[in-house]
Amino acid sequence: MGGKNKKRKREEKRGTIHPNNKYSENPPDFPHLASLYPSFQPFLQYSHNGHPRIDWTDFNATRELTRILLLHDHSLNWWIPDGQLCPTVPNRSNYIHWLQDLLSSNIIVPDTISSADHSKVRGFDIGTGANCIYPLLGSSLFGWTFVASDVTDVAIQWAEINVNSNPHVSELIEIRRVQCNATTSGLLQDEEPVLSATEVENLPKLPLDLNACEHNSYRGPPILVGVVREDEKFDFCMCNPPFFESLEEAGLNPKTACGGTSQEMVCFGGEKAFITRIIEDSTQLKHNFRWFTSMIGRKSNLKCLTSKLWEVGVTVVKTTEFVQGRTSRWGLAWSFLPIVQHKSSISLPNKNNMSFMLEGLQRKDGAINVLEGVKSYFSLHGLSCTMDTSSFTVDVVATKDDCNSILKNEMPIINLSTDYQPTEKKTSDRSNVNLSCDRSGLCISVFQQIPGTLLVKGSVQDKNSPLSGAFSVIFRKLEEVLQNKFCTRSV
Ligand SMILES: C[S@@+](CC[C@H](N)C(=O)[O-])C[C@H]1O[C@@H](n2cnc3c(N)ncnc32)[C@H](O)[C@@H]1O
Repeated sequence: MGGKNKKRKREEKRGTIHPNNKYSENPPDFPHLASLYPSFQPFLQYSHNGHPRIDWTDFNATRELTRILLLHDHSLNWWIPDGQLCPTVPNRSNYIHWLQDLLSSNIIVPDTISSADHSKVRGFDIGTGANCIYPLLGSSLFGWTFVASDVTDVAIQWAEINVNSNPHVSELIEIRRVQCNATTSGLLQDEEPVLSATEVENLPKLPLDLNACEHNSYRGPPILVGVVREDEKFDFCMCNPPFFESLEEAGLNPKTACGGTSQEMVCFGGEKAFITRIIEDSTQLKHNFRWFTSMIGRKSNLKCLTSKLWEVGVTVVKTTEFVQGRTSRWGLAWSFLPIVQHKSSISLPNKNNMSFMLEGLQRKDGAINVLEGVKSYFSLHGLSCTMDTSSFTVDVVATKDDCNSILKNEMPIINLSTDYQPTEKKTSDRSNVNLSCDRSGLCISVFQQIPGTLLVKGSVQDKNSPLSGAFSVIFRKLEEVLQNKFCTRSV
């Protein structure tokens, strides 16, 4: 018994609801709600130890709870027809609050992308569903504006009803139907063909064939490319994707009755394929969005999708865990904009000498691996590097073009799935070092601190070089890449 309690306490501690979430300190009070809303009364039950509860396997009960929470706590009128996916308000609020954290952080440079009306945050909700929950919450909590897309008639119809039932936010939300007949998933029927198969075939090709090694690549209607207009700018996109690969898989959790039709829950290749397509689309829309984000249902997909992100040259990846009760979901966010380094984690004594710490390294990752990582980072951009494993340094020479390549992220940075096996015991061949006047030499050194912690120092060797100004930005990018490769990642 004591063991069970301990286990429960451990689980409760594991993750917490977002601190700004209305329900973090005050979970819904069912008896109080039932006293205020008689329509909720029939769904109120008490467990054997007297705890008020509802039957989570009863769709009508969960829908009524969502309806009254949206009304009571957010002044939102809301309804969905039988069988449509029923969102839980505390859980969906977590995603909105995490987005607010991202937007208010100074992780990426401000104001390089913003909508016409600078005072309003503008988001794109991919697959808003009949419930339209994210735009309703985002607009009522923070006054954000939204374009909310979906592919099915019922989702579009009911999302519009839900928006129009709330005049205080209806001006802020545009419902957009995704126009396409080009689905091979067999999930869409009765859609007006708008893009022909040839037109879909002729959509811009992706810079990297991310699906080359995937047999379950996305086959379905457009997601962002073909839906977002050329001149549109958004602060973020968000998505609760169809998680499952099949209806059987979707019906595996008999303990809840959140509803959900096959169109809402299932797509060919599951969430991995769906989000991979969002990543591919994001490489073409990197100037239209400040942040791309998605919810992920399976932790195992997080690592693989994060690897894909670094392959396509994003500048930053952020992840978080959304916990509600015993359900965990993950949030994944990325951007292609230049990052702004937090002053606390990097020292800037002068711009020709910088350093940062790598903390929380795994036992298998020592100074030599990090040194290899430094070398790989610069080599992948075509820069000439010399690694000296006796002094734990990498000397780098760079032309203006090389620096530009790093600054623009033209090349993939580091493939996280690649294991760098130290091959050189000692290398000090400096024959290819050429510090001529248009080349700027950098020296990167790695120092062991305490176990699991390394100090990485960088210095400009040729201070008169006109390129020395790019050093701080390049060094920050190196820090981000090494942090992501070697350190435990968090929000
Ligand atoms: C899991 S539901 C999410 C609904 C709602 N956002 C929520 O969180 O409850 C996924 C939604 O994505 C929609 N969908 C599937 N493919 C889509 C596409 N290519 N573009 C836009 N929406 C899509 C489905 O119709 C469905 O409404």
